[in-house]
This record gives sequence, C-alpha cells and structure tokens, in this order.
Amino acid sequence: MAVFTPVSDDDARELLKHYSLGELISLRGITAGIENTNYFLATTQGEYVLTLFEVLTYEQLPFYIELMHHLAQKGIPVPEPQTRRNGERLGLLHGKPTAIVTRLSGGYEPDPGATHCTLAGATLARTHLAGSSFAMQQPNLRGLGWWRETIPKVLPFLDPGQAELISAVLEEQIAFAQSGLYGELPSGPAHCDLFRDNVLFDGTYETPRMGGFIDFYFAGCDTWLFDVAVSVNDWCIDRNSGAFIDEKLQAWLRAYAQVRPFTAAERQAWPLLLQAAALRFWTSRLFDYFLPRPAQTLKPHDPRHFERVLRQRRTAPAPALP
Ligand SMILES: Nc1ncnc2c1ncn2[C@@H]1O[C@H](COP(=O)(O)OP(=O)(O)OP(=O)(O)O)[C@@H](O)[C@H]1O
Ligand SMILES: N[C@@H](CCO)C(=O)O
Repeated sequence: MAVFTPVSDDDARELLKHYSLGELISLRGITAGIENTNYFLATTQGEYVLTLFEVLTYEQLPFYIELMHHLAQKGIPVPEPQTRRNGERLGLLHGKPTAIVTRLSGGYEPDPGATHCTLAGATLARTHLAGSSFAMQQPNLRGLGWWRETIPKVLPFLDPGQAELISAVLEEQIAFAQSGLYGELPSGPAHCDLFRDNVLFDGTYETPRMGGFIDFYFAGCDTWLFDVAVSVNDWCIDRNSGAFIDEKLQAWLRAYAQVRPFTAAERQAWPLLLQAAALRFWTSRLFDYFLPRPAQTLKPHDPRHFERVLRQRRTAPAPALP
C-alpha cells in the first residue's frame, strides 16, 4: 500500500490553489510503490500524480525534481514537475515535501520482449544526452562510497563463500574506480535504477509505445555505462539463472548505441561495469533484508537473485558491446 499520509479532496483543492492546474476532478490513492505516498490527481486541465515524499527531505529533493524538469523540457518522456505560482516545484503538505508531476500513460511490462528492450535502450541513451546539459551535480548516493560503507555491515550475515565473493568484487571495484580507464568513461546524470517496473509502456504487447521513465529518486551523476549495466541486468536476463538472453540484450544495446555509440573505453570496461551493477543491488538487497529500517514497510527483495547475477557475470564471458 502506498498511501502513508492520507490526502483529502479538500487538501487537494487547497494545494491546487498554489498552481495554475485548474480545478480538482478526482483524487485516487495509488496502491503500488513502497516509499512515497502517491495519488492520481485529475483536474480540469489534465492528469497528474501527487507525491508526498516520506523519506527524502526537502533539501535532498531539488536534484531529482529539477533533473526531471530539465529532461521533460528536452522532450524526454518523464513525469514533469509542475511549477507553483511562486515559481517553486516543491511544496509542503501535512509536513511532507510534495510535488505534482504529469501522469504518464501506460503500464509496466513484467515480461518485456525485444521490442520493449529496443524502446528502453533508445530512450535511456536520449536521456543521457539530454541530461548532459543539466547544471546540478549530485553523485550516485548508492555508488562505490556507499558499497564500502555498507558491505562491512552485511558481512556478518553471509556464509564464507558469499563473504569471500562480495569482498573480492568490492576490492576489484575500488581498484577499477582508481584506474585511468574508469576516468575515461563518459558520465553525467543517470537514472541508476531503471528496472522494468520503472518504465511505462503504452500500446499492445506486440507493438508497444514508450510511455516514459518514472522514479528518479535514485538518480545521480555516474558513468552512463553503469546505468546501462543496471538496466540490462534486469531487462535482458533469464530470471532463474541471471544469464543474459542474447536477443533481448542485443536489442537493448544496439538501440542505445544507435543514439549514443559506445566508446573504446566503455567496451573495455563493460565486464567490470556489469559486475558493479550486480554488486550495487546485491548490497542494497542484503542491507534491506538483514538490517531493515525501523519503519520499513516493504517486503525485502530476494538478495540471492543478485548474488546469482554477479556469479554469472564473473563466470560467463561478457557479451561485447555493439
Ligand atoms: N508520473 C507517473 N505517471 C503514471 N504513473 C505513475 C507515475 N508515477 C508513479 N506512477 C504509478 O505509481 C506507482 C508507484 O510509483 P513509484 O514506483 O514511484 O512508487 P514509490 O513508492 O514512489 O517508489 P518505489 O518504486 O521505491 O516503491 C508506479 O508503479 C506507477 O504505476
Ligand atoms: N530496483 C531495486 C529497488 C529499488 O531500488 C531492486 O530491485 O532492488
């Protein structure tokens, strides 16, 4: 359930006075999602999503909100934060930071085919290029620094084989981050969590249309290839083994490369980035599983899934980038 802070019709009417978005038609709580309070909000001018941020603070939010604004202005299909009469895009409701963003059409595809992969890959490349002119800077807060801090906390819960694996991969990633090769990788604002449940598709299964990317609240500046690796590690795999499905992977990567061709440094770094992306989510899932936040409502995702993905990426030869 994702209404942690109830919002009444009267609250919404009061809030809408701060915007030029017309009059309230309806307000409906969204049941999906685990972190924020979300409502579908219909007004006489359009369809929106009202979000009350339950975890991120007012000070932490501008990077994400302004990035979405920047991308929307550049024609990337992302929720567009609406601007209040006072020029700001964030407000407060029931003491929580609040934003109204445009509602994208479509739904998420749990079983994406090659066509979905093509659309997602091309749109991510366009997102990267559009984001390169975004002025604000914020590192990926779930990057190497966070892995170094978090892995020692989860180590006591692991068996010796797992502990050895996660420690070895962390050491390799620390060395890689200090290498000249790493410094050559193109970087900029990245979504950093572009799993299939964060992309909406319209149309039919056979002929899908891109609805857009949602949930930018793990975004940060990172190598673009890390973003690609996070995505294909979710979109293009056999869910049981973690192995890549070649047709989907090729569709995803070719579509991305048609918009932004990969560099020589990226080709060389690819196997390590695929492991980095698997390590990132193995670590966060271990952390959420063994050390849940006191008020955490989510049912933790299975950490072993990303252990399997990581082992796959270390044993199977990495497919070359197109
Ligand atoms: N701008 C949008 N347009 C259309 N649907 C949206 C939009 N934003 C959110 N949704 C819908 O609301 C659901 C919940 O949103 P979201 O995934 O962002 O939840 P959350 O609690 O904020 O984050 P988390 O993914 O961490 O649970 C999505 O699955 C999607 O169906
Ligand atoms: N996409 C993440 C959850 C949100 O970061 C995961 O599947 O672990």
